[in-house]
Amino acid sequence: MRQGRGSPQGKPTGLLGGSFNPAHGGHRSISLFAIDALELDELWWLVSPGNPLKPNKDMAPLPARLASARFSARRSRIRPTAIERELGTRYTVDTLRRIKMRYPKRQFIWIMGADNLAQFVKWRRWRDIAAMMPIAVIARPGYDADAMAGPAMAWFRRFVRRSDQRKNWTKWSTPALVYLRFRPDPRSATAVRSADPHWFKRYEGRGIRDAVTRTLVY
Ligand SMILES: Nc1ncnc2c1ncn2[C@@H]1O[C@H](COP(=O)(O)OP(=O)(O)OP(=O)(O)O)[C@@H](O)[C@H]1O
Ligand SMILES: O=C(O)c1ccc[n+]([C@@H]2O[C@H](COP(=O)([O-])O)[C@@H](O)[C@H]2O)c1
Repeated sequence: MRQGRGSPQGKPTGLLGGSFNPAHGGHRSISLFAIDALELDELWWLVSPGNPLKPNKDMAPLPARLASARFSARRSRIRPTAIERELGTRYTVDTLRRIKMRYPKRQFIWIMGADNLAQFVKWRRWRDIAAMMPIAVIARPGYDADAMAGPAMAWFRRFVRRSDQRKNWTKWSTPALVYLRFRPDPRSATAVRSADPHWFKRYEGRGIRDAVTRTLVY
């Protein structure tokens, strides 16, 4: 049965963290698929002030990245946020702990592409992240073999759930990981930047405003 709005377990909510430098059609399409596949009430995009593992070089200002996210998320259940800026967090483990405390009426699942699973053991306290909420990994062309053979997956293997059970994720104990294979989407922000290095100029003059509180406080 659909864990709909106002269910006793809390509104099922996806969290997709990213640089969104810029947001692109791949983000939108995997998010729409995930909303459907996991029966999410909403999927929040956490536009990062700065991925701790990525150089700041070539990183557009947060307001421009957030504005690109708002454009890509239009007319959907995707909610772009700059919540890490508001919370003052940079590491995902800290962000997720704060979000869970702040939104007790929601139930969360962390969503990331296969490229991030391949690197997950480099993240700060990654096992604590896995203990905090289920994780859905979205297959991504060019990254799945490394992700499946990598050290994170070696640890997660005993916690892997079958994808045909995905709609039950709100009942899973953690750690739990489900690998979702949607239509493979080769789009990337790297490709957008190389085709249009000045993409952020379209969004110049945008502020962060109250992006988080306006969209996320219910
Ligand atoms: N085409 C895609 N298929 C699957 N996952 C994706 C895709 N594009 C982005 N993601 C996932 O979305 C999240 C945010 O991605 P991010 O903002 O880094 O975009 P990106 O295209 O990976 O950027 P870059 O090319 O600069 O590394 C990450 O978890 C990433 O794995
Ligand atoms: O917490 C960490 O150590 C950590 C290390 C690398 C990446 N992350 C998060 O992973 C998400 C995806 O980042 P990116 O740049 O690949 O889009 C984003 O929310 C980052 O803050 C988090």
